[in-house]
Amino acid sequence: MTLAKIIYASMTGNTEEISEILEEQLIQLDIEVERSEAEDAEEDFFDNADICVLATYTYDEGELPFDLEDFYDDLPDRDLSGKIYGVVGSGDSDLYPDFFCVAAEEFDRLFSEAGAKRGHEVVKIENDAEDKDKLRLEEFVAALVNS
Ligand SMILES: Cc1cc2nc3c(=O)[nH]c(=O)nc-3n(C[C@H](O)[C@H](O)[C@H](O)COP(=O)(O)O)c2cc1C
Repeated sequence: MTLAKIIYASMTGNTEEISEILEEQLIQLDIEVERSEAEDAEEDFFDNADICVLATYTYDEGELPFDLEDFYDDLPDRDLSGKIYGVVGSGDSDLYPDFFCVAAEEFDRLFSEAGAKRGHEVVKIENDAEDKDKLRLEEFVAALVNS
């Protein structure tokens, strides 16, 4: 069975909710899912995954969540070849137009460098996921599964 693993960081709950939506959508496609908050995940989290999903907010004008910093530093040293990945960002383009979801972009770049294959471009969500975002996430999930 295909295993998808989701790692997320969330301060006020928006990204956590996004990670829950992703989990439900993957399960609906008969994918086995393990979802973990960043602070509980080891750096080898994705080693046994077929599909790697990361959901992150952006903080402080383009900064990564503190909880994901170790994971970020370690990612270039991992071999994720043969795996499919996708990154989802939550951010605020009104307040931070020049830094909208840049943490998600950063992770997208690093996953590629670690040899994983992008299953879908980064999905950027304005704060919390609304119904229209759920449809975008559905497309995202379907693309990862079909890659
Ligand atoms: C102090 C602060 C700085 C932020 N900086 C950015 C930023 O640089 N870029 C961005 O897109 N969003 C930024 N945001 C918006 C958050 O990323 C957004 O509200 C996100 O939904 C929070 O996710 P969470 O609820 O999972 O913690 C910032 C929010 C706060 C409170």
